[in-house]
Amino acid sequence: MSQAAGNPYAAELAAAKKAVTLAARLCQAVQEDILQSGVQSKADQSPVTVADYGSQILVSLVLKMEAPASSSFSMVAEEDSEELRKEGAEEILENITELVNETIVDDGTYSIYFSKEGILSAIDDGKSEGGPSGRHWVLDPIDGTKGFLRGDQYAIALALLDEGKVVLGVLACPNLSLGSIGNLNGGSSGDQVGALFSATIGCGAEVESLQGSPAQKISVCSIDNPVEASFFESYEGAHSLRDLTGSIAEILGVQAPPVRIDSQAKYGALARGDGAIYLRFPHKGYREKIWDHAAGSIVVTEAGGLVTDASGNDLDFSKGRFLDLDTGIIATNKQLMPSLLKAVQDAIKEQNQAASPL
Ligand SMILES: Nc1ncnc2c1ncn2[C@@H]1O[C@H](COP(=O)(O)OS(=O)(=O)O)[C@@H](OP(=O)(O)O)[C@H]1O
Ligand SMILES: [Mg+2]
Ligand SMILES: [Mg+2]
Ligand SMILES: [Mg+2]
Repeated sequence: MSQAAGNPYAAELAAAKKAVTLAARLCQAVQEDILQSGVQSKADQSPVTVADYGSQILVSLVLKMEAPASSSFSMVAEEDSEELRKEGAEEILENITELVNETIVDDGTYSIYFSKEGILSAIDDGKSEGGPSGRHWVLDPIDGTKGFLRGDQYAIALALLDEGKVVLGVLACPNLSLGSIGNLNGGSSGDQVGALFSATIGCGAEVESLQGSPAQKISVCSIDNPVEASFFESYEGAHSLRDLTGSIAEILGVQAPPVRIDSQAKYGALARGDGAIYLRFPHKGYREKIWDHAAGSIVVTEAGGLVTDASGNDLDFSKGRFLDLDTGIIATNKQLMPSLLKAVQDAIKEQNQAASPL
């Protein structure tokens, strides 16, 4: 069944795809500027800030214009307007306003002009707390900001929560190849970049080009021997415990080196079978946010995979802005999950014993 046929969220899916596609256009324009302006400005966080806010405003605009009217619009998004309302932020607010209005004019769909006040209030559309009842959009306007600044992978990640469950997710990955990036798939349309992943509950997962090609069904790889598996992890060493992921891979007998890329592009790549496993073990005390996993996790589960915490529990997106877990997140296909879970638990036990040998 294609996602369009019999999909109870077809209208929301179409709106979500349009929203992240428009936001991706703004982000790509900013990333090109950053890369052209050279090394000097790479240390400067302001371009990414402009793109973060701009992306969030455009997503909220498109959803409000395109998604079917429901009683109220609710969005849980990463950014808020607090910093922009402070003294000294005038120039950056000016830049965001200009960029957003330019993108809207270039697109041509909407005849809307945002004032500075309109920009600030549109950003604050994302202040919802989410929770177990009603519908809430969940947005990371740029996931993988460090990758964005480096000119590498990043994603615009948007999901819909309905009664506490993720029912739809879209991931725009403007720099991700349409062919395989791992070592499992061989790679076909190798040079073309810009992937749009989407999934709706019960309807499967798909990928299409961000420039608009027909969507193709995707599924996770069917590897059942861990020795043939490869795994994804964060590009940034500070975001994941590499000693632990290394031991898990060793226990499993994984031979291939880790594939390290930024952002939820990892979930997309896993969902189309570029690799077999995704491991994410943040340092102690880090609290995961729902927008960092909502869209990616449904893309993987609808592609036939499993996403759980390190104890094998499903992720619970109904608890507000944070995910209620402190152990880590793992994703793989159904065949490998039992051995992966065991390896994870053995590696954690080993690590704990090493930390307190008595
Ligand atoms: N210390 C620490 N530990 C774990 N995770 C952290 C940490 N700091 C940030 N973040 C979050 O990581 C998001 C970036 O995603 P990834 O970790 O998948 O990509 S990366 O390769 O590490 O860049 C990133 O998302 P964005 O803020 O949207 O870029 C953060 O939510
Ligand atoms: Mg993020
Ligand atoms: Mg972000
Ligand atoms: Mg951030």
